Amino acid sequence: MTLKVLSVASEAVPLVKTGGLADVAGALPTALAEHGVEMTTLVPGYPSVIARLGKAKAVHKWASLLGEPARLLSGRVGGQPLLVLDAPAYFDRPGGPYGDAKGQDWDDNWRRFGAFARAAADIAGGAVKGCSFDLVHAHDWQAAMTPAYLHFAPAKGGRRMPSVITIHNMAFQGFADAAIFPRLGLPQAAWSVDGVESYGGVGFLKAGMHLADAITTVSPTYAQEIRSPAFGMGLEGIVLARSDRVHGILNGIDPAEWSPMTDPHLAATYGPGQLARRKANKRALEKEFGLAKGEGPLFIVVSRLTWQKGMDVLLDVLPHLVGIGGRLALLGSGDAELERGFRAAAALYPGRVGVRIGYDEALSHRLQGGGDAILVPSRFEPCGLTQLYGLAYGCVPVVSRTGGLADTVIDANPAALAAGVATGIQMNAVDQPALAAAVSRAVDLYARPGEWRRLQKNGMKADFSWRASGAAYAALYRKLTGDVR
Ligand SMILES: Nc1ncnc2c1ncn2[C@@H]1O[C@H](COP(=O)(O)OP(=O)(O)O[C@H]2O[C@H](CO)[C@@H](O)[C@H](O)[C@H]2O)[C@@H](O)[C@H]1O
Repeated sequence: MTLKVLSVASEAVPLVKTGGLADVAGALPTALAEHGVEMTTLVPGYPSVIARLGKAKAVHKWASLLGEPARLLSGRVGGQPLLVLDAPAYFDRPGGPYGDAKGQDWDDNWRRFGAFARAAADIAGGAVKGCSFDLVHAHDWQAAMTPAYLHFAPAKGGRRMPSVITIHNMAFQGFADAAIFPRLGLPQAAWSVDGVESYGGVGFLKAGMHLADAITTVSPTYAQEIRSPAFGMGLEGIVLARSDRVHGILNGIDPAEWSPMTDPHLAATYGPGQLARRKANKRALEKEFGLAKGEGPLFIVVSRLTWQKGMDVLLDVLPHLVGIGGRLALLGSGDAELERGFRAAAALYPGRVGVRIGYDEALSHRLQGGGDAILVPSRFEPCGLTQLYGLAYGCVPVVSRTGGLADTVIDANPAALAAGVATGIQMNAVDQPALAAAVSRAVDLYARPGEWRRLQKNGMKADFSWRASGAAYAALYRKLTGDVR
């Protein structure tokens, strides 16, 4: 029997993307189709989404969704069913999905995403004619109130809709002041540790984790790490208390978007047996970033510039990286101080360090297709996608041993090199000595072309498709709906 799942996400490729959540929410419907799951995605009606949808049918109207009118539009994206919450008071704004053009979060995000979750629960509960679902899958704090609304305002007919919450990043918990509670439209009973209350305020992610039938996160190692305070960030107690319901399911990558054999953004496409063709991409990158040619490897970064991603440590290591013959091409945006730091580094090391501050999807592909090694020195990383893209593109990942980075990269230690299975370089700590040592190891390995090519080929041949993870999500859905095949 086909299972009908409503996936609730605040961003999804190709409609709107600020980070990895969009890649995953965008890829899941296709990944799950072959496992007998029909997934409909619900996203907020940001201007870019409404524009992309074109003329769409309104299938439902709310006179008041937490105080504002809203409509539900129905369409398709990439052949998969799509629902868009058109609520101009909440989503028709300039800037990004969560804040203004300067990156300042909007004060009413609790209300915007409270309304989004309320709508999701209504849809799942059967409020929309012709729409019925077997399960709801909510992503991150922006959708995390959905299980709470389902729990405290159950569907008509008494059937309780099973729900799954996926944590893509525990650092973003959607915490709001207690004063907003009465405005969420939940019964008073929800104001409790067994409801939405969290450390004296309202915890969106906490509520979802407490009330969903299953909690998933995006790698097995991160699923273990969030049991400790350092990674659980205050919510480790719930992870421990509900540990029998916590699952680590690794993200895959979407081959339609990320394959070096077909990537339209690359000057030259290539497969594992055609690594020489990467040279044209590298030359194009050097030109684009104003880098001098060099013997050493061209390191790349595609990242949010934040503490999570260890970008402050990378800044400290740049003199060493340049000193031993490396070069860096960086694409990213984020913390103002880090943006300034990287701009200053580009000025200090002309021809050796090239920096592009901003968000540029096409350039992120060109970097993977032309760089020699991608640096991902994250302090924590639930899964990480850029190292997976690096592996697929023969851009060798240099990563910290945490979360999904630990689960996807095989360190080039002597045993792995001898066995011919290494795919990258891992470091145990995220500090200056550890990253400097990792960069040195990359430079040394790069100087041994046979070994380097082996790393590249191993990575390119590794399977990071959605096959296994799609099956794991489908099995979880079936277990929760009682439809065990
Ligand atoms: N300046 C820029 N220009 C263009 N593209 C850029 C860019 N900066 C980043 N990107 C792209 O955004 C995505 C980032 O995904 P990641 O998984 O690396 O991290 P993120 O922290 O956003 O995701 C969170 O959710 C994902 C999904 O579950 C987890 O893998 C991850 O660990 C978790 O922190 C990649 O597709 C990357 O190429």
